[in-house]
Amino acid sequence: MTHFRLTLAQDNPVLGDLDGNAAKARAAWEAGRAAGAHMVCLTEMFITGYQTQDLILKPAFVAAALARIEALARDCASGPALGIGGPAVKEGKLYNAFHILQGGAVTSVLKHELPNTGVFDEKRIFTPADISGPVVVGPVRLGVPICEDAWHADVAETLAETGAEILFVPNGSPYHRGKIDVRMGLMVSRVVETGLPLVYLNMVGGQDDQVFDGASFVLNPGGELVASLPQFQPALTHVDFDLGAEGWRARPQALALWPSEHEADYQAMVLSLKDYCRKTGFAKVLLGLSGGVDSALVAAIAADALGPEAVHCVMLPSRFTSQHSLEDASAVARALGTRLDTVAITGPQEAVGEALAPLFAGTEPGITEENIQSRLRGVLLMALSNKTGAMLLTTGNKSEMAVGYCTIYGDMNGGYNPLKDLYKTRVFDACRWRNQNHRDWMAGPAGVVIPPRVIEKPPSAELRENQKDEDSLPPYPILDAILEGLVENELSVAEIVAQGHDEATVKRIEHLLYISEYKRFQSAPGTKLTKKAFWADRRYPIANRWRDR
Ligand SMILES: Nc1ncnc2c1ncn2[C@@H]1O[C@H](COP(=O)(O)OP(=O)(O)OC[C@H]2O[C@@H]([n+]3cccc(C(=O)O)c3)[C@H](O)[C@@H]2O)[C@@H](O)[C@H]1O
Ligand SMILES: Nc1ncnc2c1ncn2[C@@H]1O[C@H](COP(=O)(O)OP(=O)(O)OP(=O)(O)O)[C@@H](O)[C@H]1O
Ligand SMILES: NC(=O)CC[C@H](N)C(=O)O
Repeated sequence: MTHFRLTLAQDNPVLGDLDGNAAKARAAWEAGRAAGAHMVCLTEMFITGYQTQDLILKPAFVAAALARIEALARDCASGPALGIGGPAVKEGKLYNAFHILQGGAVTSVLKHELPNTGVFDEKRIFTPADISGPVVVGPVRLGVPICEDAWHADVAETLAETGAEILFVPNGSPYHRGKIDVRMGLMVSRVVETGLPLVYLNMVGGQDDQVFDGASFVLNPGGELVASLPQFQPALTHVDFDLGAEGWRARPQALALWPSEHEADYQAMVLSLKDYCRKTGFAKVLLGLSGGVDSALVAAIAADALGPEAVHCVMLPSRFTSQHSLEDASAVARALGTRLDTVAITGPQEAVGEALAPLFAGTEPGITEENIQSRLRGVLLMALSNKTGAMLLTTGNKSEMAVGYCTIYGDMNGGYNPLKDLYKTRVFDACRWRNQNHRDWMAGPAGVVIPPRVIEKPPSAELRENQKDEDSLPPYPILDAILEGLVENELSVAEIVAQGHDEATVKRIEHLLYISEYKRFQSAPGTKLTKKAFWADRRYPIANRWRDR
């Protein structure tokens, strides 16, 4: 029986590291050659890393990437074909391409449907190409829709009509909650429409705010799932196809299990932080550990990403810091095995008060004095970052980031924020999930790493006597439901009120959301977990008088 062996490399490129990415491609090709493969495939724009954004508009970068493709074609001339994503330039126009290297020659398939929603802006940087025809590789005519190409019916249909026998889809598809189901639904449609087997190969790894989650798979005609690769981890597998009377069919193999929603979110936060640090050159991080739930969760994520020895926690008490906060911060650091230091801010706070006393004479203490505490913590933590080379993590969850319940140049200081797209109600869920579960990809210890009291006590910023978040904000389940309406679903105030919410509260939250755009504009990047993460998915004006009346 005629047979075709395809090696799939679900790997983690580093953006801009052309030599490193070429070496990864070469290693995958060698693994495929050793296994007797006809072809070895990597993902969309693998040679450059993804997404390149405007870096790809620099001709020297494109030329350097193309030189690596040509070198790979020469080096891999005898043995399996190598399929690798990268840029292409034709008649002065720039394309998103998938290069097929065989016998020293390069055949380039060009992307037709350029994604331009959510985090994507490809129409800005690439030219949309006419649909490329199938490419002959060994015994197979391979059709290659590139990522977004497979989200629409036209490319796969044309490929089937022009003789493609197997569809291979190289992807750079970033994670959001529930995305696997979206991809699976679309790819099943392509398989049903064309009657062809389909291979979906996605990249893995963190790139700034986005996490590419792998979870590659293979479908046979009819939509049967015959192979799947793990989510969030690099993997390499060989898929065997046999040619029968009805065409090519992939041989079923053991399926990787994909994690539940809570696990996937947690793993996305861990991987994005780990790759952000690795790819920007940080081996260590530090954070202010308050005894509250947000910084406890960030400490756990950091310990799982980098190992507890690479995480430095600092408690910075003021006169409003409670005994239970001191105890809880210390319990979290002990359970995680991280270093904890204590640096009191009472002295610096008095010094700032004295310095400003002549100018503040006759005014009442208020938000200004509260924010000074947060800013002093920011100053001290950044001093530790400068001195030790550890990057500061900031801890504001999506609920706080949405309404501006955070101090700019204070607790917003920091280089990365794993919680940026996680609503507060989900922060509690994530802590409970981590306490109950341990996986081999976690570098932190197993067991209860966030003591129940940290999760159960009422959230407080402790910037004044007996302060509680609920003095300023609605209870988090209500706040988050209103925010989901405003942010995720772009609902009107009336529609949210019709869901049973108080009108004055919805209007207040809408106002807070709009007036804190400037804070988010100046905020650290953080892990994208939803379809509407603040930054690239949701781009709102800062100066904005619109209110939904
Ligand atoms: N559109 C705009 N463009 C540029 N700047 C703008 C601006 N609007 C205000 N500003 C400036 O921003 C300043 C106000 O912002 P900011 O200084 O941050 O202060 P603000 O937002 O007034 O207060 C911070 C709030 O966050 C709470 N907080 C702080 C720390 C931690 C937590 C927590 O639990 O996580 C909560 C705190 O209790 C307080 O309610 C103003 O002084 C103004 O100059
Ligand atoms: N006493 C403190 N010691 C160290 N860091 C602190 C302290 N208070 C606040 N921070 C830092 O500032 C961030 C914002 O904290 P704050 O306690 O004001 O609100 P929060 O959003 O409830 O966070 P958390 O749940 O971590 O307390 C904290 O996550 C922490 O990183
Ligand atoms: N790189 C792409 O073309 C990605 C497009 C597609 N919408 C996705 O998110 O998977």
